[in-house]
Amino acid sequence: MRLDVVTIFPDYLAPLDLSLIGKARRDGILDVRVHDLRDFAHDRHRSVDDSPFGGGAGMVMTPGPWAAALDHVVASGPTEDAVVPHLVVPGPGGVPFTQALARRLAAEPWLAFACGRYEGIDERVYEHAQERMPVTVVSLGDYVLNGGEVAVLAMVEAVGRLLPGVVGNAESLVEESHEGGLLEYPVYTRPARWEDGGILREVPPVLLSGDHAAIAAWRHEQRVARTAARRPDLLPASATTGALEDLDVR
Ligand SMILES: Nc1cc(-c2cccs2)n[nH]1
Repeated sequence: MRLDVVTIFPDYLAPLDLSLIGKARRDGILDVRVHDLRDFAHDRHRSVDDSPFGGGAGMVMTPGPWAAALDHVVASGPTEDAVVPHLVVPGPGGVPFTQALARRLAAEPWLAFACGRYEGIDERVYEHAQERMPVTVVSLGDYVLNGGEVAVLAMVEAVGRLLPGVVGNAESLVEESHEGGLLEYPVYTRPARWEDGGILREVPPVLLSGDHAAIAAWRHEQRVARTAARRPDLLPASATTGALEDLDVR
């Protein structure tokens, strides 16, 4: 997968050189290219923002540098066919970023991310982009960040880890939170009996039983109960009635 990121803070994307994503880049699974928006500014001050028409606080990112940067990204793609990236623009007004959307994005050959700052990007940039490539504004959640870079780091990690060869054990992708619409089950490791300052904390016996069917059933029960307790919005209405009351879920 090819990933392009346009930002005024390229150093913010340095974490993409680390850990699993960094290894995926070195292994050639991910081709990540970060572009400094100011390289596409026309004036000697390399300015990328100006005051908003209509008044209001803050500054708006001007259309010129963005159009030049996005056109450069598109032009830098494979020349043999008219492949264009799917442009993802983080913003609090976007569609929710979910595991399902991460899976859909992971199936695409080329993503580009536009990191807005200030009060946002001039709306005509979206018009310019939409004439050249698919554009999706995506929100990480109902809160406001100062810029899109943090959101891009999160989305690149969520998408990149789904690519074949990035996560060592692909099985670990199956029963994690939000796979199958449920939160993950509780996990335990040694010691089986943990002396916690006078309190003995033990591992649920079923996990020590070796009875794989019973363990799978317990884990599913825990996933449903946790989801009902913490994220009932993820459950179909039918699933939250019945025998969940007697399950101990915090
Ligand atoms: N979910 C979300 C995205 C954002 C921003 C993206 C770019 C500037 S602010 N805030 N909250």
